[in-house]
Amino acid sequence: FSSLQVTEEVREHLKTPTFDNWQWEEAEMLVLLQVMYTDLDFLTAFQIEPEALQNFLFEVYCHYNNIPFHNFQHCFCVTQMMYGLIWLTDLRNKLSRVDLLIMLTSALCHDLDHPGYNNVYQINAQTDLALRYNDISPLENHHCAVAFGILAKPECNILKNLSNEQYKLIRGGMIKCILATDMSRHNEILNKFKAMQPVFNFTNKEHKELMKIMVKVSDISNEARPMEVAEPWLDCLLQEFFNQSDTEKLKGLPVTPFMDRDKVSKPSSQTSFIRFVLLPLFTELTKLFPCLEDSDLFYESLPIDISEKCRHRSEASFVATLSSIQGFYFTVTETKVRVCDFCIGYQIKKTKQNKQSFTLVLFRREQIK
Ligand SMILES: Nc1nc2c(ncn2[C@@H]2O[C@H](COP(=O)(O)O)[C@@H](O)[C@H]2O)c(=O)[nH]1
Ligand SMILES: [Zn+2]
Repeated sequence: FSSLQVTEEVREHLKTPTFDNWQWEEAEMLVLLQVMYTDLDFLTAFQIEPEALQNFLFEVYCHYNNIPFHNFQHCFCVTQMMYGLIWLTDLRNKLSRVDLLIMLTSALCHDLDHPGYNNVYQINAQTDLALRYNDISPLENHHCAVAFGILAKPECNILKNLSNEQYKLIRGGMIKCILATDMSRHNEILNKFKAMQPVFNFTNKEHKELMKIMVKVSDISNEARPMEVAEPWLDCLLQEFFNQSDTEKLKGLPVTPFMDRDKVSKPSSQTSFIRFVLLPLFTELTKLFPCLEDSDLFYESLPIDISEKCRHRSEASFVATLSSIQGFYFTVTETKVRVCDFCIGYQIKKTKQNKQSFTLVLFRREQIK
């Protein structure tokens, strides 16, 4: 299976946020990654030899660990979302090829050699990584160092035909983008981006902040994917979370609350994450790229609490909730967007009034067989 054998239909589907990673073997994903580099013209623009690209991608694959969430499939999904966003937002005509290469390669490398335990654990357990990086984003520093270790191998060096200046730009950009995936810096990075929104200019250095935001959005975008893609990812994430909290309990370390199997459920975990982390990021990006509103990517949760309460919401309150939001027209579609153990979510299609536009997700109680 080579990149030449990938059909036009798959190539097009690969550009969309609805791409389903679960349908593909890892060997096939390696080929699809080659397609992304090829179809963004990186091979010609940077004189990347196909063999060097294959070696590089294979080494990247080998440096992801066999763990529930932060594995090669996560690497593929994040890179594919980045690729999809580049096409959706027409970034090929807004940013330079160097910037696009930085973003795609950062996405690819952003979790290299992730051990399955987060920074808080690294620091509390005083692991080698925490010691090496003085408790400062130990994981992200490590992912980045591993990436440049791979690129330092001559047979994997996809940057070898670039000028020193270009190499420096790419190295600097990748370091910034990968370090930006440390979620403890989420608000800092989002607020900086928000502050430059009203006068955002693609041609000055502000666009560097956008590059970080694009990598961050891609990194945490599982919930923006179709339900059948997102749901297994949540199981993987919780498996890794619970594994960490079990180890913390065993070693007498502080237990990370959002990873504690005794405290966390699927709805409780996702409600706050979607509401307070994912949506604010998507909302800012949509301001810059209004076209994203019409994509399958973005949806807005109701301005009510959809957390554990959704268990008790009945058909009647479903209707009541709808009519209680003044000033908007709703069309309930049959698009199921989310399932917890008790409820099915239906997408409420976008409605325009007073030039405002929303897409909502409403949860309705429905027994799942
Ligand atoms: N509760 C949820 N947390 C999520 C989800 N997707 C991502 N995350 C968190 O963000 C970081 C992302 O950074 P990474 O570079 O480590 O991948 C991840 O570790 C989770 O903590 C989600 O859907 N729900
Ligand atoms: Zn990640």
